[in-house]
Amino acid sequence: MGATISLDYITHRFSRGAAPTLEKIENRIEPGEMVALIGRSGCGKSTLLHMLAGLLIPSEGCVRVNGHQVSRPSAKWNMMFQKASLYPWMSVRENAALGLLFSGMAKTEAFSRVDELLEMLGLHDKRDVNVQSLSGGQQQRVALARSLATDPEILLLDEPFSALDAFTRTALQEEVPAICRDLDITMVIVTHDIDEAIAMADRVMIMSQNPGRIVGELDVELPWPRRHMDAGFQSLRDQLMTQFKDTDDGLAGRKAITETTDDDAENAA
Ligand SMILES: Nc1ncnc2c1ncn2[C@@H]1O[C@H](COP(=O)(O)OP(=O)(O)OP(=O)(O)O)[C@@H](O)[C@H]1O
Repeated sequence: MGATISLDYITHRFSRGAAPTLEKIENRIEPGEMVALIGRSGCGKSTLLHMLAGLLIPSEGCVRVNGHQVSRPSAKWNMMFQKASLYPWMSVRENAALGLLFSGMAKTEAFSRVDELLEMLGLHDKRDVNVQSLSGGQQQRVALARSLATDPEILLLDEPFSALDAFTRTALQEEVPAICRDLDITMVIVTHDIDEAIAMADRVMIMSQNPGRIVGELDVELPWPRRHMDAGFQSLRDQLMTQFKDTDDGLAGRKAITETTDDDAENAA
């Protein structure tokens, strides 16, 4: 069952007295919802995702999962990164089963559970090979199998496909939301890529920079699987681009006003 995530008025400074990296972020993600977080490089997307994963605690406010404050990582929410962090001396099956083995599950039971996932992800015939012999896309599928094996309520993805070739990326952009829908997992993906956000999410959140805030949202009400060439897809892409540009224009406008005000103050002095 997917979990509810609440972002309760989150502000974060990396050091005392520094300008906030994130400011007053409030939102609610419903069980089984799939959300994409987009924004310019350095706006704080990964910082926010790390907070959802319990890897970083906000200076103010908190993240709640099903009403409980997140204070540490948990097997109930798994994170996937751009590069699959696999143990190169282990087989596909051993890597995929790691989370289950760490939780104390017997090897035969763990292997039987991951075999189902490897089948689903098209890796069944590779289960005994060393992960080093796999392509980047196949390795990312092993990491996905490992993330799913512990039956998570939440899947957090930090630009997981950006290092992959276009064909593999497109396939995974279709497969991962399908799996999340099947298994009723709440998903949050951080991406730079507007098309990826539309291809994978029910809702796209736009973040501003300095400080990072959620300044826009767009519901993606397109049928699955999403086709990039469809008129509805292209129209949403245009809407997101416009919102993005408005955000930048808004920031540029605010900056100009601040600079003018500062100059006026200096002149007046
Ligand atoms: N541990 C840290 N200590 C100090 N500053 C940090 C730390 N981690 C991140 N930052 C700063 O916080 C800001 C947001 O970083 P973050 O990685 O969250 O951005 P992002 O939107 O994910 O960027 P990208 O899209 O390039 O990955 C950046 O200015 C970054 O330099």
